[in-house]
Amino acid sequence: MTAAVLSVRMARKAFGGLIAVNDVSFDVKEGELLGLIGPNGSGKTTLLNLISGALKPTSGQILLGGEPIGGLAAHYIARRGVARTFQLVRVLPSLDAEQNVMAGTVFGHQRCWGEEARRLARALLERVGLGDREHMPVSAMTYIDQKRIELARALASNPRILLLDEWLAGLNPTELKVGISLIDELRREGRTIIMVEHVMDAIRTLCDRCVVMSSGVKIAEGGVQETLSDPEVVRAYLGDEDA
Ligand SMILES: Nc1ncnc2c1ncn2[C@@H]1O[C@H](COP(=O)(O)OP(=O)(O)OP(=O)(O)O)[C@@H](O)[C@H]1O
Repeated sequence: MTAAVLSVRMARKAFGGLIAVNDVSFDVKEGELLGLIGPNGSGKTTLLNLISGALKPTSGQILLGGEPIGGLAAHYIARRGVARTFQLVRVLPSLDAEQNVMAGTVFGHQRCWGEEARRLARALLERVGLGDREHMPVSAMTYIDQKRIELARALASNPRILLLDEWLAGLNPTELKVGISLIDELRREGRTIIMVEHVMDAIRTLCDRCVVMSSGVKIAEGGVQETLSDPEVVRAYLGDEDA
């Protein structure tokens, strides 16, 4: 782990009078898996939206490999190497599994077409456990399998940074184990990842560091164990069963 792949500098997002992200700064280093945690409504998804370009920051800057990307259109940011999954999955329902993943090869960072894209899509479907369903319409898939499709599509562009927005939410205990080991594999192969997650076991098992938000503000950052036992973090979570 060396250079910062992503730097968030005093990022702010206001929705009218509500400051959803309040002057937040942190870095994500090459090969790091950073957990972004905090109680409901603390601004985590809004922050991911600022990084991926779904929303423009009200102020502050976001740098990818030292280049400013804050406020650029989402498709430019995707080409520069930011890929994501969504809290509520967004797939192309009229297309099959393979075509959905191939879409990631066409619009993302490292692009390829035709047979090469197909081969890559099949390898990624295999990797996320859908190797036997490449021609299944995505609309006929379970929610969990659609999440796998989204992950494969995000990986198809070989992104410089991968943003996972509650990718493990809604999985049953067996699926959760599989999901955690899949993310662990991505970490081991050196991918740079920001993971928004409420599943604390996953944060403890997977993350190198975490950033904790509460009411739009970054309240803690550091190694997972020490951060989770920080009294301010415990207070922010008080009443939450994960605390
Ligand atoms: N488009 C929007 N317009 C107005 N307010 C918004 C918008 N998006 C988010 N908010 C508000 O911003 C705050 C932060 O929301 P956000 O979804 O980022 O939180 P979160 O930490 O991701 O929550 P959760 O863990 O429940 O997903 C909330 O008060 C939310 O209602």
